[in-house]
Amino acid sequence: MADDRKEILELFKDLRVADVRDGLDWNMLHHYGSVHYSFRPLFRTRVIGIAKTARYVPYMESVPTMSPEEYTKWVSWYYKEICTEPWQKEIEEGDFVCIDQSSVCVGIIGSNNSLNAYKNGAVGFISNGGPRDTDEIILQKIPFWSPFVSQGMDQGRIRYEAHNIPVSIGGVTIHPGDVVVADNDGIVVVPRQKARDVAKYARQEFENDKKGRRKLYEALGWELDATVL
Ligand SMILES: O=C([O-])CC(=O)C(=O)O
Ligand SMILES: [Mg+2]
Repeated sequence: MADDRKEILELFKDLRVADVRDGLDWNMLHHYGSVHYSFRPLFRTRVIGIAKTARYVPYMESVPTMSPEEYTKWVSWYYKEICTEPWQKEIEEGDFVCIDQSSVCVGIIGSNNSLNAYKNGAVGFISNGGPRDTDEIILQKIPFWSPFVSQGMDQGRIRYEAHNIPVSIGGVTIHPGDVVVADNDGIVVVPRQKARDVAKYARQEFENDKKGRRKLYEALGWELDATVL
């Protein structure tokens, strides 16, 4: 199958989360797609991308007692063997990284690995855990949605399980390749096989909104801006 991701992303260009929500409704998918409202962006932004999924699960072993020097070595082993990020090497331009970390409060994604994914083409992140180093993530303008922020590193807390698999985030099953639309209204996920139909009716509602508000702008004597043109 030819990869139509560029074409799909173009169909969703400029659409708002609310429009895409409507597009799902117009396809009788009222029950599906809206990630729980507790997921908020670190800063106001809008991003549309293609889901790249990964799953992490709680680490069940205990951490052996050791000296800080031994701990430094242990942490490096942990990152190499237990809490790996094999998905990083597979990031494509336009990927929206979707991390199911089993809601564990640990900062799997921080200032450093978020920037690495961004460098490789990732356009945004959603996680059911929290990011850490949020000041730098904001400074680097890396879009990130989550229900909370986390402080701790991975070791002794979480381990890598799988990637490119369906994940469950905020009450939505996200499959690799799904369309992820995110803004200040939250996140909505569109199953890839429904993407064209959803985009069509989302666009209809988007244009209706612009038309309606343009008339009101004119009645108010306001200068027209990009949101009504
Ligand atoms: O090291 C980690 O697990 C995440 C992190 O803080 C970073 O990438 O900056
Ligand atoms: Mg860090």
